[in-house]
Amino acid sequence: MSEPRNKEYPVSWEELHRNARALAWRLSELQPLDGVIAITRGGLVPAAIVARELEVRLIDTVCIASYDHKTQGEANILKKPEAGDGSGWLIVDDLVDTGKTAKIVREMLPKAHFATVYAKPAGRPLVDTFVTEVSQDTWILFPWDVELAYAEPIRNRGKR
Ligand SMILES: O=P(O)(O)OC[C@H]1O[C@H](OP(=O)(O)OP(=O)(O)O)[C@H](O)[C@@H]1O
Ligand SMILES: Nc1nc2[nH]cnc2c(=O)[nH]1
Ligand SMILES: [Mg+2]
Repeated sequence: MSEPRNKEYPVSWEELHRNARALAWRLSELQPLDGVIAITRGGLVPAAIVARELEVRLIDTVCIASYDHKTQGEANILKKPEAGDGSGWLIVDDLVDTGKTAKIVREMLPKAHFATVYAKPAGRPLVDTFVTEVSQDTWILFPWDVELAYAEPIRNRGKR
């Protein structure tokens, strides 16, 4: 994937919590719901918030990794869930970008409902429910990927 992600969009814990709860509201009519499957690692926190709101206590994981920071490589599937064809299950991830992860997981669990908090245009058609769309050239910075640090005043940026 060579698409540049030159804009950064930092998301705070509060914003993430609010958006994950908004996702839960959109999913609240889903029936029946046997359990939630989190796509690790990014889907873990959103899945916990959604499962809490929907009163679901059975949570499984698909463990899959394809990015080394902003560089996308081959998807590495480390663990699959025990959820048959996915019928009655809700899959939760933090975002869809190119849709590569979503495509792999959908093929694994074709009957499951796929939900993300954020969606970029290329991955959007692969998601059943999402909350916020961001442009393809944006890189979302999640609260677990950042730490507080000095911020250069905007006027000085790129000068030293
Ligand atoms: O639509 P795609 O282009 O496949 O990108 C989306 C996926 O990329 C990120 O996961 P990543 O593989 O970086 O692993 P992580 O969740 O452990 O950070 C993100 O959490 C999604 O799962
Ligand atoms: N944190 C983060 N991971 C990603 N994986 C694919 N796209 C993104 C993104 O915009 N932000
Ligand atoms: Mg992920």
